[in-house]
Amino acid sequence: MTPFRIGFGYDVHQLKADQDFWLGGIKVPHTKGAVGHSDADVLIHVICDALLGAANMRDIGYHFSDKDPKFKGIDSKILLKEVMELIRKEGFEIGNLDTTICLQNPKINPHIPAMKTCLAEVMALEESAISIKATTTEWLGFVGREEGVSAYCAALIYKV
Ligand SMILES: Nc1ccn([C@@H]2O[C@H](COP(=O)(O)O)[C@@H](O)[C@H]2O)c(=O)n1
Ligand SMILES: C[C@@]1(CO)OP(=O)(O)OP(=O)(O)OC[C@H]1O
Repeated sequence: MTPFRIGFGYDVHQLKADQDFWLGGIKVPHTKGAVGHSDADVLIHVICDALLGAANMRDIGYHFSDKDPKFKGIDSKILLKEVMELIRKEGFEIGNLDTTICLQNPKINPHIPAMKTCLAEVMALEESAISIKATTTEWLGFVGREEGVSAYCAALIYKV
């Protein structure tokens, strides 16, 4: 069997006024924030799903149920750290991650270096292994109407 495995993650969270906006492990200044059972960090959630999918270990909701009060308002960095432990326990290491955040406003580019530094530390990974990109949807759909934020992640992992 090939030592390389790929995974893919997709997630959506609603945006509401006067909420903290956690994205990529940092608080992004904005008039709206993402809502969910956890801190609703959509970028971290897709990274978790892509890694779990690559390892064929189900998904984020399977390991951390949105019905469990233990995870209410939880910092998603804690969940990501646990996912890293789960996949490393199975003998996997990360090759690279490539992510895209779909968000009409605000501009994310200025925040990407801080997100990479934060995620690299949480995952004990080199920043060069983490790519973060952003796109608007040109005012179309729920992202364009600023009702929500979505994200995608592709992950390459390998057996060490
Ligand atoms: N929330 C966002 C969205 C986009 N960007 C950056 O702007 C570029 C142009 O966006 P389009 O949706 O018009 O393609 C995009 O390539 C990103 O570099 C951003 O920083 N934050
Ligand atoms: C992270 C969890 C758990 O708190 O909650 P949410 O913040 O709702 O996120 P989602 O991506 O919808 O699903 C995973 C959940 O189990």
